Amino acid sequence: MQPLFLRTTLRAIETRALAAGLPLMERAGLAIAQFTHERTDLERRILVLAGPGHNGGDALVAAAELTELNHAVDLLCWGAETRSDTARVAYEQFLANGGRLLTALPRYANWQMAIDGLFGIGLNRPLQGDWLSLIERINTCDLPVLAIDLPSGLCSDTGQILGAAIQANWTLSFIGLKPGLFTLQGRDHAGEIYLDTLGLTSENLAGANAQLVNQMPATIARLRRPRHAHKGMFGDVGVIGGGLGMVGAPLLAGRAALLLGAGRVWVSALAAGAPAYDPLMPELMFAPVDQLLEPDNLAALVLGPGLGTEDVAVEALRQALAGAVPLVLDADALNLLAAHKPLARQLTKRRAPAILTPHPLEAARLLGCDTATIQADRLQATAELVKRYKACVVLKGAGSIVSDGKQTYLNASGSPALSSPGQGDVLAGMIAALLAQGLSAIEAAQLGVYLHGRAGDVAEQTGTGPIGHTASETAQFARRLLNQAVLAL
Ligand SMILES: NC(=O)C1=CN([C@@H]2O[C@H](COP(=O)(O)OP(=O)(O)OC[C@H]3O[C@@H](n4cnc5c(N)ncnc54)[C@H](OP(=O)(O)O)[C@@H]3O)[C@@H](O)[C@H]2O)[C@@H](O)CC1
Ligand SMILES: Nc1ncnc2c1ncn2[C@@H]1O[C@H](COP(=O)(O)OP(=O)(O)O)[C@@H](O)[C@H]1O
Ligand SMILES: [K+]
Repeated sequence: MQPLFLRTTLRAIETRALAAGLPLMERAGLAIAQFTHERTDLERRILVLAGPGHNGGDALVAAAELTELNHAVDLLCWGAETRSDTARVAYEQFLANGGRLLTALPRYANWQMAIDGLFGIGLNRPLQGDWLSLIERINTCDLPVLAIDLPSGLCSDTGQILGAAIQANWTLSFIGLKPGLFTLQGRDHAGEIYLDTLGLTSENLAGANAQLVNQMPATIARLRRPRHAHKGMFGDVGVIGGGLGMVGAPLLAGRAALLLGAGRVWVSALAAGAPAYDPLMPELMFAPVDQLLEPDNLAALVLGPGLGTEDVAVEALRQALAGAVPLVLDADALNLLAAHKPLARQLTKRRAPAILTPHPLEAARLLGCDTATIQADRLQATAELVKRYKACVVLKGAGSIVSDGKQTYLNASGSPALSSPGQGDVLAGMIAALLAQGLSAIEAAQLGVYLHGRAGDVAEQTGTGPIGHTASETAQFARRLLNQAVLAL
């Protein structure tokens, strides 16, 4: 895991480091120059774009250093009024070394690489006019681009594109990683991400706002099985859902729960005449909804996949909330919570764990806003959901966020292979299986989301994705990944 920092936290860290006399801009510029030098030759020119703030200052130091290393460099440098001393000195040195100053991008050019130092964490409004055109031009030039700190135009905290954003091949980020690099549009713009802390130690970097989950969580150690194992040790999972026309949804969740190691799994589909047998996974058991809602019968209960919003669904949710079984609430269970205040109140008063797994539209319903507002600040929206519903929350989508208010994780695994129907049902079943095997709500949500995402990554690497990968396959891939990781401990 790696710490993630919001802009305000980074500013505070920077201020302390500068007060202690650390030459941050020099170090950043030299790191950029070194990174570029290792990937270029001296034959062809390099383009450096420097914006009005310190991000531009880093770019100027890099430009000067590249000329020191005998590179031929073109510099486009707009809005230099607010330059620091370090940046001014670098600029003079750049010109003295024979660097070429551009006032606009020439129509034809033959650069081997561009360095994007237009805007970093100081971007504070949507880009317009010449800035917008410049970024759009760069993105159509088919040039390898290195972004300084983050791709210009990307919001550091949220991953939103403010007007337009540089499409980078690499991002060399400084001091700490930013959430915006990993959620929403961040992954599509940042390319390969590198971090240089500029010499700051972990003591200087206290106060992270979230943790990036980019490797298998250590909690898998708790899933190791003793030789004397029997199925009664791994918890019973129930799945309630499957209204008319949606009977497949709880089957997907139930199968995923079995594949992820739940001791036994019962499914209850509400639709009249729903089959009470799964020919593809006969290990699943079926029971009437009342039986699954009896107190203390289960170690975890998934409620929601294909549930519908009929009275019988409302009653099932009411009873589940009244009980003490750890819950995973997905899909229509979330829509019901949004629509029925008494159910939401019941959830906030509940003492046993509950995990809500909304996608952005469900999250919008839960918060009474629109999807764009959720996506505009996914970390903030998750925090609001946790506060309002007093539950552990997984806000799904590229860069899923998992939080219980005390700990907040941003998941780095995942791929467009997962943009296919039923993936949410599978995720809910996986999380329930992990709950049933003894992980806490936040642990089960964090590990389930990571494994689900990794399964999508593997699908992409092995050719069942990104196109046409199915949710059933995701559960199979996740099982393999979990076993490989547990056996390698
Ligand atoms: N502090 C340090 O020593 C270190 C900082 N470091 C580096 O500095 C970066 C942060 O620097 P920064 O704070 O100067 O912000 P930056 O991203 O350059 O942009 C601010 C400028 O952009 C302008 N502006 C904003 N939005 C705009 C828009 N839409 N359209 C047009 N203009 C807009 C804004 O103008 P204003 O809002 O005042 O009008 C201001 O002039 C950081 O990402 C890292 O690379 C590291 O090297 C470590 C050491
Ligand atoms: N592009 C993507 N990158 C990463 N994860 C994704 C992507 N698209 C979908 N997912 C994941 O797939 C799952 C989709 O869930 P959901 O939208 O509830 O699907 P469904 O309603 O079809 O079951 C979520 O866990 C989500 O985070
Ligand atoms: K940048």
